[in-house]
Amino acid sequence: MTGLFDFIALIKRNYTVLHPPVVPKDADALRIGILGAARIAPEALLRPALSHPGIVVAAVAARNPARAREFAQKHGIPQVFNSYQELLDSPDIDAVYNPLPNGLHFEWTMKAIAAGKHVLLEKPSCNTAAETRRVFEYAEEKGVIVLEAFHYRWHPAGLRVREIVQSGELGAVKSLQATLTLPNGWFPKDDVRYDWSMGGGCMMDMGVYPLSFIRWVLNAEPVSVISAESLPAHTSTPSAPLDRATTAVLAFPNDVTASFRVDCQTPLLWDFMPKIEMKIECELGSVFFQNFVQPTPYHFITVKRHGKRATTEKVYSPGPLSQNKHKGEDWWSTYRYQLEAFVDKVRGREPVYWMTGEDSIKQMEAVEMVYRKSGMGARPASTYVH
Ligand SMILES: NC(=O)C1=CN([C@@H]2O[C@H](COP(=O)(O)OP(=O)(O)OC[C@H]3O[C@@H](n4cnc5c(N)ncnc54)[C@H](OP(=O)(O)O)[C@@H]3O)[C@@H](O)[C@H]2O)C=CC1
Ligand SMILES: O=C1OC[C@@H](O)[C@H](O)[C@H]1O
Repeated sequence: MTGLFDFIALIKRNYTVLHPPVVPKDADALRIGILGAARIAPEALLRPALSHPGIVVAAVAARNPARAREFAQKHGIPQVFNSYQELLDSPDIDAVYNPLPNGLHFEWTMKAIAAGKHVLLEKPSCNTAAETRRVFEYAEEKGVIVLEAFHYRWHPAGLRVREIVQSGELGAVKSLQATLTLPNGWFPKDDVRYDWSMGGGCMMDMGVYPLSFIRWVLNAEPVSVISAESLPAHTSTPSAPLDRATTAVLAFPNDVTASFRVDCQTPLLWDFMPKIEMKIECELGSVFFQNFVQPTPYHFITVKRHGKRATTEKVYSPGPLSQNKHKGEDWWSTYRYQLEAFVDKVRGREPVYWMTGEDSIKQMEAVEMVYRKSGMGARPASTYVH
């Protein structure tokens, strides 16, 4: 019977993620504009904004204005600008969402900051750690908020896993293993993820998830990369090396080792479904987190204490976490939680959780460490001079 109730709840939850309640907007709602008619924008911003009274998606700009108009019409966005810069120059816009290809994150975030806009910046923050550092220094100087969109960090399931591990109830962490794979064909062969000049690569696109989760749950930075191997993508050349998959083993303080495998072209016979798993081995037991990136549609957390039976929990709504100040509903996607925090921060309210600029900088340093070890080298720095 529980199985049936769980299944009905799953259908209801996933339906509501796609068809959220549309709430009236506050008179002083934050007015956000989108740079580019990006594929991720509906899921990461447009739908979440429908149920948030404090934010309005007010405008979009695209390289091709006709494309921007089409996108605006489809998603009910009232204003279209003919270029990204025009959107940034508008005094009617308070904040921007930057979902451009990674290689353009630095340039357009710097330009947005120069225009005095707050920025919700897609992951990975930039192509290099030096760029990320510059972004956050400049944001500080101009008094605007920049947030790297690591959406999973706000979901109560991830917070629960982190709480279990950090509470010490399972003793010290010994090792972590993560897998994030997508089947071959998930992305078209000409996807921007396969373009080196645009900051492509599987480590940049997908590897950042396990790496950031591991750093977050351990609250620590890697000491070294013990091994890293990258498989070249079809677009990879010696002067523009680009991975379609990366496997790495990292050493963290206190003899903790963490390994992950990411692959955006897993052979269909091997894994025909996405695999999104995190296992954390501790002295007294282990935690397994199924779907650590997108827990809203479905996830589970299995805790196994040595000598005891495993227990499984699912945390779709903010529960009695020790730091629980969470608003939220079981249908809130990771992006909806993230948006709540972004608006709170911009409005001077204390968000439930916040990913700091320092964290984003350390994250890019860790990405560079992995790429250096695998021989792929860092992604190309932006040619934009600020
Ligand atoms: N948080 C998450 O869950 C996810 C995050 N992402 C991140 O979002 C970003 C965008 O990903 P995604 O939406 O898949 O990307 P898209 O391929 O949809 O590209 C995004 C936009 O980039 C613009 N663009 C500008 N210059 C170029 C160029 N030279 N080549 C290609 N596109 C260009 C296009 O804008 P225009 O309309 O102006 O032509 C396009 O709409 C990435 O940083 C990615 O890592 C992606 C998926 C999930
Ligand atoms: O951020 C992301 O999350 C999900 C993946 O499918 C995608 O490649 C990536 O950009």
